[in-house]
Amino acid sequence: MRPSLLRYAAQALRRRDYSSAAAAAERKVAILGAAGGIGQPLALLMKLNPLVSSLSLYDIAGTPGVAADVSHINSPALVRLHPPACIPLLAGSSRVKGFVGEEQLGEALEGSDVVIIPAGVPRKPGMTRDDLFNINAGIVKGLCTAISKYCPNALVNMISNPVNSTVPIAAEVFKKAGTYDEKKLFGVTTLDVVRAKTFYAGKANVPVTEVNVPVVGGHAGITILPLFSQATPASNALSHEDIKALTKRTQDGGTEVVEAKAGKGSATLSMAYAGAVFADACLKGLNGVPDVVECSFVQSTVTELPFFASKVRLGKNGVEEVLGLGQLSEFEKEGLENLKGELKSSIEKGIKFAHAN
Ligand SMILES: NC(=O)C1=CN([C@@H]2O[C@H](COP(=O)(O)OP(=O)(O)OC[C@H]3O[C@@H](n4cnc5c(N)ncnc54)[C@H](O)[C@@H]3O)[C@@H](O)[C@H]2O)C=CC1
Ligand SMILES: O=C([O-])CC(=O)C(=O)O
Repeated sequence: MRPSLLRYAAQALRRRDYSSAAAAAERKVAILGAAGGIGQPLALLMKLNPLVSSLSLYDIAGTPGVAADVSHINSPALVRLHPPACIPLLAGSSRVKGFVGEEQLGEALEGSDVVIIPAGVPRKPGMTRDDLFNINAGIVKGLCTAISKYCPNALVNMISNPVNSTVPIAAEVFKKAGTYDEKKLFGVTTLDVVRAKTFYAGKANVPVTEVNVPVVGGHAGITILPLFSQATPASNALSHEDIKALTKRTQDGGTEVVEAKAGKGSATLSMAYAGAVFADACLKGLNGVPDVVECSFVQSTVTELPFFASKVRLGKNGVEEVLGLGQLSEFEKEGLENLKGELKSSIEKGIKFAHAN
């Protein structure tokens, strides 16, 4: 039977995707915490990304199943596995490599261009992100120590909360190891942007795919500051009360999901999407695609705080340029002043932890 036109077109598209991926540089992505609520769908999305030629999935448990599952997808990324128990599951697959020996984390990381970290515990109702500090700070510190040893040049995408503290922890770990490059460390705040876009599109009644909203500050409560005055397409249908409500909903977006999940964790699917969008932007920057701009929590001089989320231009070395805040409304100026105290103390808490431990 002759293939239908539709199937023919799909095959042609697939061939084009594969050839353009082959033309790009070989890129290895590692996900640490890959068997978790975020890690699994993120592994799926990164396996589908044609810019990824090798995908390394690391966790303290559960990775064999995830890696076996994801590795069967007929996309070019090659899945690397940890721990080694997964090897027999995948014997016979020429696209998959396993890890053996005591230093599997090292092998998972070696040669990585981008390391995404969604490892650590999520919130339950009634908790703040800062309540995760005691457990997640140590996890992040350990993983960053390994990164500084095995792939010191990788771009690090920090998802683990509290991002306002885990990013400063990572910076201090890298400084101590002599591998810190401020251009290569990113707190992933893309989910705040994703939410701001969705909520704005709904309220302003504009097509969501066309919406852009910068979100600056940090990634917890009032430190999340969406700049709806700069949203595009602009809308004059929104009142000040609407903007206040959209701001609050964006700031409370994580809590909205935590409460809806009622004890079963926090945002995973939307976070995996956001994490995949940000990692894709990092890969495009590395590959020399011009004008790749995303918001991220990075080392910054945009304010007096040492780390701050704002628009960042991504390039071959990571951060090419940290962009300024642009014109703010009076409401946003007030929000900016109000967030500084909390953000400063979260940053200092991270730095203090890294020095003391
Ligand atoms: N930046 C952001 O916008 C967001 C951040 N998060 C944060 O992401 C983190 C993960 O969330 P979920 O995936 O929902 O949690 P989860 O509990 O479902 O998964 C976490 C995974 O990390 C693994 N893990 C723990 N210690 C590890 C270690 N030392 N090395 C490697 N893996 C380790 C666990 O085994 C587990 O598989 C949480 O801290 C959460 O607060 C969640 C949503 C949005
Ligand atoms: O709210 C949480 O704990 C997880 C998170 O960071 C988010 O969904 O923005």
